[in-house]
Amino acid sequence: MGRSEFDRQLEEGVEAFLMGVGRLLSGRDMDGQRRTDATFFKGGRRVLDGVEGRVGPWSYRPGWQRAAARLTTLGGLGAGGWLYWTDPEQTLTALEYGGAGAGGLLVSGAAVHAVRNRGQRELMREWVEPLHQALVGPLGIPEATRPRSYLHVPLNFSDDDAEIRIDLPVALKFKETEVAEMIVKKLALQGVSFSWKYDGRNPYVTVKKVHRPPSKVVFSDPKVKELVKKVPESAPLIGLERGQKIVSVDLDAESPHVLVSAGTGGGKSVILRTIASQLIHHGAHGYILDFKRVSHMWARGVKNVEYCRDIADIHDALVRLGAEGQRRIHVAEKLGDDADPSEVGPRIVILLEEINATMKQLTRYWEKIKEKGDPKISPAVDALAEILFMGRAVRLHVLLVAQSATARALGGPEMRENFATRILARYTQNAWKMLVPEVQPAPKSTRHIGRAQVVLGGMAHETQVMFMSDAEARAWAMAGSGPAPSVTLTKSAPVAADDSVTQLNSDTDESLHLGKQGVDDTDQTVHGRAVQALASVAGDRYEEGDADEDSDDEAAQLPAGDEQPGADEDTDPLVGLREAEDLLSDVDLTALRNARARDPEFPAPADKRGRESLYRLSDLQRWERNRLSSESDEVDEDDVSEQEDVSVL
Ligand SMILES: Nc1ncnc2c1ncn2[C@@H]1O[C@H](COP(=O)(O)OP(=O)(O)OP(=O)(O)O)[C@@H](O)[C@H]1O
Repeated sequence: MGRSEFDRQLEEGVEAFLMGVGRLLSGRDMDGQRRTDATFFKGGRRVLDGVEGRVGPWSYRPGWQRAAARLTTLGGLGAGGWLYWTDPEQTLTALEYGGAGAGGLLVSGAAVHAVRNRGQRELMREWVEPLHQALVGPLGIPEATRPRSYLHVPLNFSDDDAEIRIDLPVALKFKETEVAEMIVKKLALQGVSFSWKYDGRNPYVTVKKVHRPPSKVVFSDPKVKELVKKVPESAPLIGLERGQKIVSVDLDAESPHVLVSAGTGGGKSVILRTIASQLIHHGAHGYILDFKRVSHMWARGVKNVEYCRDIADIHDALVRLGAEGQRRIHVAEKLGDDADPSEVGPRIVILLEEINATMKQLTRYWEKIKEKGDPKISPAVDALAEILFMGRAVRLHVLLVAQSATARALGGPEMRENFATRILARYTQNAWKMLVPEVQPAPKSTRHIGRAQVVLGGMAHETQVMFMSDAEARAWAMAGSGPAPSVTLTKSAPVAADDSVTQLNSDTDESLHLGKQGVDDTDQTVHGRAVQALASVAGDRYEEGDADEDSDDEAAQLPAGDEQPGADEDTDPLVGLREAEDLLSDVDLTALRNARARDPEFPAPADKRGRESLYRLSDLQRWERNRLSSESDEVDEDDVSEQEDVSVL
């Protein structure tokens, strides 16, 4: 009895051993279960019916690959064992050093792999796996199917020439429309076509973009130039979407301000240049607040453009613009609803580059110059928040650039609503969720140069942004349709006549009741939150009540970056270049003469003494603060405007 039991166990053992060897060599799963349709020579494409639980990637490999991997591992272990058997000490030493080296290599290799595959991991997490979850039902496939085995979605699947392929079950028991709808929805595709291939053992569907924006839209193209001429003055052309349809933003009807958010090299400066050049062409005044100093070289010396590079001047310009907004609110109130909107003054476009860096600098600058009793928040930051809330009637338009990282601060509902038009390029999924929560799922960002999503009225339009070179933008801005009325900005808002305050009618135009005078509690709170958002961009902490109620008046009394026309002749005298050399800190007479001849931003003379031109000292000081170094190398001779006779001095 005992002997026959032993025989049976031996037989079973031998049988199990042989079966294990068989599975090992044939590359099948060691538990004997077939999970995928993989064979010895061919990789698997789908999980077999009835299989439950997670199916690992190895189950999809061809049998020979799995067998080879197993034999290599066993061989390595065997060789190690044999070495230890023959010379244990040396084997242990080799393991000690070799192990540490191999460990180090493994860790650094893993780190490189992790960095290089970040995009792939994001693709799987954000797109492929959700698509798989959505397709399990319509395709009737087991949930355990590995998404990668049948969803061939390239990393840049939103690019114009990308092709997506999805393997289909052989039985074809699905509805095309249901599957197609899921693919479009889950991958947030626009303008794609499907080609279904049903014959043979491996049916599949391919998805390609067919309706796409033009790959390039350039101003130098006569057809594009014609479109630019045709669009209304208030609605500059941004670019073209699929079907060659115009994408533009109507600053009067839709959205007075535009937010541009893009990663590095995403085309932010090009977008601003394209919009601003068209507005200036039609008589708008431009304020370029460019802490980076060289973002908009096209605008140097363009008539009606004030280029502020120095933080003191950016501060000053914002305070003055805030006051101008206040003035316009009162004028608009007086004029009433039926008046021509242009009666409040010419359109003003404010280009604000790199909001986060600028806000930080403004805050730091204010910390430096503020005196006891001054409000905590910079009046320039406050003025910007106010301008953003003023609405379209005052014809002040902010084109604001934010790197993706700033999206959180600007993504709050109060700030977002000020930017009915948002342009995003090379964005992250997170930036999109914060800035455009109303459009979901977020279309995947493409790296196509000049391609952006223009979000207008809750719809995202994939747009090829019109490209204007520096020279083209400059020429177009200068070739304006006529002289714009002049506008003089002062630092204080004019005191409203009593009647205009009492006439304030909040029902007729919601944009009119957002000035400090006459605002209700809700507006104050909303304004406070806007200031808070901007202050947080600057890395500052805003506390309710910090902003002084009288901050407007305080702002009006700020130490000036430059004085206003009509300022006291003693404090702002008229000087010739020779005198100016002694009064300016960093330029000599030669540099001044050179700049007068070549720098388009050099101030115009304010008067004459005999044949000598006289300049307002504050104009020269402002020019000195904002001038670019190595001027003479950078300025094109063709761009130099006619100057007075240099030989006079
Ligand atoms: N619409 C477009 N058509 C053709 N080329 C474009 C377009 N937009 C941008 N480019 C090109 O892409 C490059 C980067 O553009 P741009 O300088 O505007 O990016 P940016 O986001 O301002 O860059 P940075 O992050 O460095 O400030 C430029 O060389 C420009 O020529």
